[in-house]
Parts: sequence; structure tokens; C-alpha cells
Amino acid sequence: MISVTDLSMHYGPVVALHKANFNVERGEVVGLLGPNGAGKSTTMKILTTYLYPTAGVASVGGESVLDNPLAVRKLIGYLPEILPLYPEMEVRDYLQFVGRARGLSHGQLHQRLDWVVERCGLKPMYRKLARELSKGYRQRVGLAQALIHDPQVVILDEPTSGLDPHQIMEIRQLIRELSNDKTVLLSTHILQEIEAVADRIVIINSGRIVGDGTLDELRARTQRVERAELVVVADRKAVEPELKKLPQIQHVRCIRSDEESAHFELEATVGSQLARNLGKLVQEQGWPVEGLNARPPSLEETFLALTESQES
Ligand SMILES: Nc1ncnc2c1ncn2[C@@H]1O[C@H](COP(=O)(O)OP(=O)(O)OP(=O)(O)O)[C@@H](O)[C@H]1O
Repeated sequence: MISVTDLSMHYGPVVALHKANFNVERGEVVGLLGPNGAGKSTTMKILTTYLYPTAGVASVGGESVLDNPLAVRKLIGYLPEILPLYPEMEVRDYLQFVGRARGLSHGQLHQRLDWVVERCGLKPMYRKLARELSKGYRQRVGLAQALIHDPQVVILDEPTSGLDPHQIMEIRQLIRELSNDKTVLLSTHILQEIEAVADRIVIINSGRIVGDGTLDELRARTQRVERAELVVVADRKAVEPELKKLPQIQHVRCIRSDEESAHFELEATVGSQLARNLGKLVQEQGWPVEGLNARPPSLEETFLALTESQES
């Protein structure tokens, strides 16, 4: 549904995007994740035809953003990073204006207004002027205008920016629901956001795509160590030397111990089957086990590994 091929964008000497490649399939929610200045907004501005790229091609719904920008605009709803609002316009008038500009009939507009006002939680501010809105409500109006025409493709630049935790939960829920019949590309630098809503993650760093896949796929690609935690009912002094003898062990740390039990955190090289070897060891030693769990790397660790390897 969205296709980006060798896309580059230079702002004078600044390389904001360098030969980026990624696709978003119909019905997918894809998160574009990257630190500040990575090139997320630039990518979105090109996809929404606000910017013309320096090189490369991109299309939405089979329409080229370069050759057929009007067709692309019809297909998409876009929440930009900074939403231009008319300060003296009421929320209601603004949404009606956007809906009419999008070509909705009177009946359609009425129906869609009810939907966006309800789903974006705009009721309390519906008759307020734009200049009276808090940042969170400006963001909700931004979402409402992006969805008013029921677009097939929704492109959201930092959709939960400025919202309080309760609102963030509501908007994430709404994004998940949108994926029932829409394709969604959203950008964020909030890792939890991606984990909460995206089917797939495209990681961008310094204008380059450094990762593309599900969280599990990215984890597998970056996993450098196997991690596990073990709590045994045994003396730390007896247990620790045995743990250090395990194959490919890199790190053994005792988090807590008393006369009765000891809690360890362990790391070993990938492929060392740490959890299995731990299980064998505790069985051989006859240590009663209170807890044993192998932990996959977090999204934070995965993200850091991908962006570090790109920098080195
Ligand atoms: N109009 C512009 N003129 C010059 N440089 C620009 C312009 N817009 C963006 N840049 C630069 O391009 C790079 C990518 O910026 P972009 O806004 O796409 O990043 P981003 O990932 O969206 O960042 P953020 O999370 O901070 O919004 C940055 O170095 C930025 O300073």
C-alpha cells in the first residue's frame, strides 16, 4: 500500500534521508521509529506530497507521489507534526471546512463529524476556538481532520505527542481499531508506543533505515546475549562458582542474597542455551529453585543495538 524505494532527501548540505527502502502492506500498522532528527517527519512529508524528494521514488496505493500527488492526497489522511489551525475558527467549523474540502456530501459530513468527534474525544471542545485549545486537544483535532474523510491510508506524525496518559491509551486503542480496515504508518520516538500498536517496525537513524521487521525479528537480529534470572534456595557462595562454569557464560551478578536464598542475573553468548544449561545444573546440584526465567531483549535494547551498529 505504501512503497518507498531508494528515497533520499537533502536540505542543502543536510542529508535527512539516504536511500531509504521500506513497504507497508494493506491493513498493516507500521511504526517508523527513530531518535530526534532521524528523518521520520521528512519521510512522512514526502509520502504525503508536501515535499519533493531529492532522489528515489515512493507510492501510496499504487499512485506515485511524484507523478500523481493529487491521487495520493485523496487516499490519505495525514496528521502532521505541527498542525496548522486557524486560531479564530471553532473546532466544529474547522472540521466542517476540512470535510467539505475533502469532498464529503452534506449527509456524509454529518455522519463523519459525529464519528470523529466521538472517537477523538472532542465533545467538550467542539464549540471552542482553536486558540483556546490545549496541546492535547489540538492533537485530537489533528487526528479528527486526518480521519474525517475515512481515508484508506492514515499517516500520523507523533500522534500521541502532548497527550496525557489517559488520552494516550484512548488514541492507541483508536489506532488499533483503525487497522481493521486501514493501512497506518505512524512515527514516534516512544518505544512503548510502537510496542503497543505496531505490527511491524521500521527503524530509522540519521536518515538510514537500520531495521525493518516485527519486534521478534529485530530482536533475533540484534540479540548478542542470552539472559536469564535464577532464584535458588541455596548459599550464594556455593552457587556462584558453579554458575560461572556454565558454557559461554559472560556475566553472573548476584542481585540479592540472604541465608536462605540467592537471586542471580546471568548473561551468556547467543546459542549457549543458557536456560537449558541452568536447568541441568540446578537439577544436578539439587538446589531448590524459586524462579528461573529467560528474558528476551527489550525493545530499548534492540533499538540501541540497531542504532549503535549503524554508527560504528
Ligand atoms: N526544512 C529543513 N531545512 C533544513 N534541515 C531540515 C529541515 N527539516 C528537517 N531538517 C533536518 O533534517 C533532519 C531530519 O529531520 P526530521 O524532522 O525529518 O527528523 P525527525 O526524525 O522527524 O525528528 P523529530 O523526532 O525531532 O521530529 C534533521 O537533521 C533536521 O534538522
